[in-house]
Amino acid sequence: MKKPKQKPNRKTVRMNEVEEIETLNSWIDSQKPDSGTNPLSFPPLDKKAPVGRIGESEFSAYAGSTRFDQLPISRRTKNGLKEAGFVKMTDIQRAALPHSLCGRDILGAAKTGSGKTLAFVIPILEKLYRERWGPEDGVGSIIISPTRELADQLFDVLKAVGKYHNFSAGLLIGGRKDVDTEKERVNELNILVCTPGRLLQHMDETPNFECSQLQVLVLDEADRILDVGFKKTLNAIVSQLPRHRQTFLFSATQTKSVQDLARLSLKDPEYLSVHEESVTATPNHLQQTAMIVPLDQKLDMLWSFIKAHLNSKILVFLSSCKQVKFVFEAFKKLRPGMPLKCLHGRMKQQRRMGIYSQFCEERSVLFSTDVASRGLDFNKAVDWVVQVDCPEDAASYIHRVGRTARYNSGGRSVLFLMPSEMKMLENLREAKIPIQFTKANTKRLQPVSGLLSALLVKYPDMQQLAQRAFITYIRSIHIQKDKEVFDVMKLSIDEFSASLGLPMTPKIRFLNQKMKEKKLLERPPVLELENDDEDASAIPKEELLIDDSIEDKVEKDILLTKDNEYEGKASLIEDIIPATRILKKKKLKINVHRPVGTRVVFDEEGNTLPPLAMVADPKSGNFPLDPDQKSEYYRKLREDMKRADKEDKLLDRQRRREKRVKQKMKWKKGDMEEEDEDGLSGSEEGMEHGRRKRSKIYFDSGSDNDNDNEDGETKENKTSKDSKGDSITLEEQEALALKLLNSLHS
Ligand SMILES: Nc1ncnc2c1ncn2[C@@H]1O[C@H](COP(=O)(O)OP(=O)(O)OP(=O)(O)O)[C@@H](O)[C@H]1O
Repeated sequence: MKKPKQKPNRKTVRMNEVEEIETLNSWIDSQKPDSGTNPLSFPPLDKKAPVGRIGESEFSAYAGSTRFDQLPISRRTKNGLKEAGFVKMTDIQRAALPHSLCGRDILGAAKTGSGKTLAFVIPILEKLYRERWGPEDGVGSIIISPTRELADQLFDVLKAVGKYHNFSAGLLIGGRKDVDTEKERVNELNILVCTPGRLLQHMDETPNFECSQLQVLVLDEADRILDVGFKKTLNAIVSQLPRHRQTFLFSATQTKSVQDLARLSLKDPEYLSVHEESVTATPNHLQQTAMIVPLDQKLDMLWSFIKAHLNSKILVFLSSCKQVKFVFEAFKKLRPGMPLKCLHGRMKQQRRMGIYSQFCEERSVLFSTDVASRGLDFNKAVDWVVQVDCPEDAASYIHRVGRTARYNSGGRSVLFLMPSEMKMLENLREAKIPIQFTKANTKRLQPVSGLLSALLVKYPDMQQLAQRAFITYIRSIHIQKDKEVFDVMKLSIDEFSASLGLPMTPKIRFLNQKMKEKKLLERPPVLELENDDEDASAIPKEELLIDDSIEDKVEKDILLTKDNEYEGKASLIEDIIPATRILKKKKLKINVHRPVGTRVVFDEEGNTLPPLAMVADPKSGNFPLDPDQKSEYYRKLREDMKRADKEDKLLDRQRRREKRVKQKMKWKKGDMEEEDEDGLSGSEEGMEHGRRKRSKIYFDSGSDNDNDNEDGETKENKTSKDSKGDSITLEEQEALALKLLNSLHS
């Protein structure tokens, strides 16, 4: 008979752990520079990938270690790793762990999807374990992430790997309503995974919350957190942390700025860039393509792409929340044949999380802002990353495409570039991004703008969405720093607006201003030649080029985000609630997309109907692109409109006439009754009542006649015409009214 497994004695476990901790600590001590031994090191990973100082010497005990179970770490962590399926270390883990376990600060850079998370989660657990951290010790480690979704993902990894430890950990992210519960418990937590805004909120508001014992601080996506968008928040956080601590900064695009490092008071950090010598900055299994897509064909191309990849998981990046909302809502109504989802920073937190986990599980298309561009793992299985709007720089590109081809899996990406953005291709290649350039196959393009026009007519709410998408896109291009790539003056504005299905181009004030400036600059410098007068050249030319007001405003507004969460610069501008709202009112003037001579058409609710939608091919719903066909359609449209107009007028006239006749009949009848009543009551009250009634009838009749004038008919004509069909003539009416008045006065 098999002997039942004996439960380990608690005391023995404790004793074993004490011994383990002592062994680990003495090992760590032996790694200190003044200990006389070589610093801990694994052999170089390969000749092409030196790992900072680490490859310079050999560390005998762990030389050749490639697996986690060979590391000098606790049994608890080893068990957690094993159970989560982590056996072999990745390059960045092999490079970073020896240093971090010894207590050094680290600046770690490695390609997307290469396992940076474990490179900081393991040393956190080990540090607290060796320090025998307990609930009474408070916050021992803080991991800061730029987005809520990423924080959530990091928290999951921490829970899995730290499963056998006894530390308490908490996820503190914006958008959650239970701040009060958090406040009650935050002081008992040992490890915090948080977004910067929420952490600072606790630092500011939660009584007794303090981090004076902090051992390890981690900034994941460090370059992003050190960026201008989080600057103030991060400075405020760091000012409340002890200077004596271990700090890890990780990212696929690492900062090397001395200023940044000084802000965090790093102590002689190890700079570990495991893929620095690599030929490419992106994962090896990632196939990347770029193609020219004019602005007004982007949605056609995206629609065609989705229709051609119905069995794939696709992540689509757009530049702003408004773009995401519009494309998602529009495509959802057009039903491409696979589930669609959207993710952006303006969604409620619960929904955001729900969408994120649904997208991890099922094949679908996710339209997103840059909120999904960093760190997210999506279960490794995104097939395609499609960048409909150009990223702001190479770093942003690297993070977006990094959502696919993670760890050892493959993936593909495609970038739509407008002809004016071709400089970006150069930038990407300079940043060691192996991107193929292909021509779009326009034969397979399925135009969607006609369908969108029809959609905007059917759903008036969609018009607003489209207008906002249009405006925020233009503005996002305007605020981009790299003016060599992004030039708002090169955008085909009217065509873009029409491609969203809009009947008119919304006017944008700053753009008009810019155009005026451009025209001024293009004018020959007559004034300077002809006039010596100071006044004539009162505006220096340089001044005309400066648009400080807008740039400054956007810069400031970026800092005014709600809870400082990352949305990408372009989408951050949407969080400037008061400013944009005021501006929007002024900006929404309109430019009608119509050939000269056609008229704007309104539907019954007063919404404008796009001529494009009116003439869309009834079968395909597409707008015919052939110019001959187009003018034929317009001619037909004008005729139809004229006919409809005439019919409407006739109908309206008839309706009014009937109404008048009815009223007169009523008036006549009512008058008789009133005369009787008046005669019977004879009281003041009755008289007043009668007078009021009559006045009302009198003025109603008059106003009817006024309205008739709108049809272009004179009062006289109208009255004489009406009198023919009515039971009483005008003369009779006047006589009746006179009689009534006389009877009232007498
Ligand atoms: N040693 C390992 N063995 C097996 N899988 C691993 C290992 N390390 C990490 N992974 C897996 O690789 C994937 C990417 O890891 P991780 O999210 O840490 O990458 P990253 O470098 O932080 O990426 P990004 O730069 O996009 O944030 C995850 O699915 C993770 O589970």
